[in-house]
Amino acid sequence: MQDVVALSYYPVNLNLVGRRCAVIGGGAVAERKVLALLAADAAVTVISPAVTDGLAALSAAGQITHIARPYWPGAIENFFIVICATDAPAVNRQAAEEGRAKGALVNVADAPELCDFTVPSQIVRGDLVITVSTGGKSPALARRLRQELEARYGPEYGLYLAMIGRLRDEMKERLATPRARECFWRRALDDEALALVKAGKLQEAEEKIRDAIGGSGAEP
Ligand SMILES: C[C@@]1(CC(=O)O)C2=NC(=C\c3[nH]c(c(CCC(=O)O)c3CC(=O)O)Cc3[nH]c(c(CC(=O)O)c3CCC(=O)O)/C=C3\N/C(=C\2)[C@@H](CCC(=O)O)[C@]3(C)CC(=O)O)/[C@H]1CCC(=O)O
Ligand SMILES: NC(=O)c1ccc[n+]([C@@H]2O[C@H](COP(=O)([O-])OP(=O)(O)OC[C@H]3O[C@@H](n4cnc5c(N)ncnc54)[C@H](O)[C@@H]3O)[C@@H](O)[C@H]2O)c1
Repeated sequence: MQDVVALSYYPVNLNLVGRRCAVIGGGAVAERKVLALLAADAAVTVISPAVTDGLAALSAAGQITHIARPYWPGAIENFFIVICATDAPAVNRQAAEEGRAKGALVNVADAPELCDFTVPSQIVRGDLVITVSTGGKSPALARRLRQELEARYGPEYGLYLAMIGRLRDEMKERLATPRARECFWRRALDDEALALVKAGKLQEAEEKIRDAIGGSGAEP
């Protein structure tokens, strides 16, 4: 039997709101990384002589800054994240080196071994984010699993989570102890409430969740 390989990356959720992020290169891969950065409200600068139509449109709309020239040593100043995604491996390495020397977290699209972090495949349902990583072994498998998870965890999960979040605040007031709240949430999160959300019956779903309070031991 083979040993289980140790996890080599530490998963985190970065708050990138307003943080300066650079993407070197302007092809399809760069565009995918830029869209994920924008979804996280990062301040994105793309450095590339040519860009995809999608990136050009984002630049025209003022959503990213596009510096239309090849990477040059000294290009990386005050960036929190640097993603190197040109089709020139030597350029990617040089930009990665500069980024790291200047204290940025670096991702290199063609060299996992040079990455401070990798980008997982992701499914976003409101505040619910499900990610898949393969330790760089097979992004195609990550994509495949993402597609399966997308079918399994539909948009109703975003609504469901928003409702649970609201009720959680309410229950912090109504249930006095952490133990009572724990008991409540173990009972409350059943498939019935989710099915009601999926059917658009939000009020009923909320009532169904509230019903669990009877068994929490904290209120009559
Ligand atoms: C998840 C996703 C996120 C995203 O990019 O947003 C992502 N790659 C995606 C797709 C994808 N990438 C590639 C294919 C072609 C099939 C194949 O090669 O498998 C496909 C599939 C497709 O496009 O169909 C090729 C590829 N990728 C890397 C290399 C370099 C190398 O391995 O040496 C090469 C070879 C290039 C070549 O051969 O020249 C490297 C990385 N790609 C990663 C992430 C990181 C590891 C994540 C993990 O641990 O799984 C890592 C290490 C660095 C990074 O980029 O962060 C996104 C799925 C989005 C989605 O659809 O959900
Ligand atoms: N990590 C991933 O998810 C992933 C997936 C597929 C491919 N790749 C790798 O990513 C790289 C980019 O793939 P792509 O399909 O976007 O390539 P692409 O050919 O579509 O785009 C390359 C981009 O790099 C720009 N560029 C070239 N030289 C530059 C320089 N000196 N400075 C700045 N920009 C420069 C080009 O103008 C172009 O916009 C390839 O090396 C590929 O092997 C990574």
